[in-house]
Amino acid sequence: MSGAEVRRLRDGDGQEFMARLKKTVVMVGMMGAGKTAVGTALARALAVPFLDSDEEIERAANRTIAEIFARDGEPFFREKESQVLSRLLKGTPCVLSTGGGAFMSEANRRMIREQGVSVWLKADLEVLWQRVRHKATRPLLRTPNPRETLRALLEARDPVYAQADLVVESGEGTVEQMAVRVREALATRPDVLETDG
Ligand SMILES: Nc1ncnc2c1ncn2[C@@H]1O[C@H](COP(=O)(O)OP(=O)(O)O)[C@@H](O)[C@H]1O
Ligand SMILES: O=C(O)C1=C[C@@H](OP(=O)(O)O)[C@@H](O)[C@H](O)C1
Ligand SMILES: [Mg+2]
Repeated sequence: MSGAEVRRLRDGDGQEFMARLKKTVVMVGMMGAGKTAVGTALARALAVPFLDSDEEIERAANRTIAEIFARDGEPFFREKESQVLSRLLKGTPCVLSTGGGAFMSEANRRMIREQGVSVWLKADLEVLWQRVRHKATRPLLRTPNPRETLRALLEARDPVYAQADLVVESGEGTVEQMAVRVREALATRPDVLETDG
C-alpha cells in the first residue's frame, strides 16, 4: 500500500512500535509556534518525509521569503503558498509544516481538511515573541513595533487556528517533547495514524 507503509520505530525509551501514517499531518499556528522545528522532529520520529511550504516556495523562487515579499508583495506569496500546499497535499503522507498565514485562507483550510489532518501548535504571545524576536526573516514583523504586530496577528488568527483538527500546546517543553505530544494526539485518530505503541 503505497504512501501508508508500516514503519518499525523506537520511542524515547527504546521500545519498538509500529506506525502507519495514512494522511499528511499539516502543522498550523503562529510564527514562532514551532511548526518547522516540531514538524521536523515529528517526521523523524514517524520516519516519514518532512516538507515545509516556506522552504518549497523559497526553493522554487530561488529567493528568501523576505525577498519575495519585498519584490512581489504578499498576494503573490499567498498565491504561491496555495499552489505549493495543493501540490504537496497530493503526495505521499508526510509531515507538512505551513507558514503562519496559510491557514487563514478558506480555500487552503478546505484543501487541508479534505486531504490531510491539521495540528494547531498553540502558544501565547510571550512564548511566540521570545522565539521570533531575534530573527529578521519574517517580513510581517518588520514594523516599528513588531511585538504589537505579533499580538494583533495572534488575536485575529487564533479563532481561525481553532478550526484545526487537533490542538497541541506549544509552550512548556522542548521541541522533541512537543513532537511526542503531537504523535500522541495523532494516535487518538486511527484514521490518521495507526500505531501499536
Ligand atoms: N518547544 C520549543 N522549545 C524551544 N524552542 C523552540 C520550541 N519550538 C520552537 N522553538 C524555536 O523557536 C524558533 C521558531 O520555531 P519555528 O519552528 O521556526 O516556528 P514556526 O515555523 O512555527 O514559525 C526556532 O528557533 C525554534 O528552534
Ligand atoms: O504568519 C505569516 O503570515 C508568515 C509566517 C512565516 O512562516 P512561519 O510561521 O513558519 O514563521 C512565513 O510564511 C511568512 O513570513 C508569513
Ligand atoms: Mg516555519
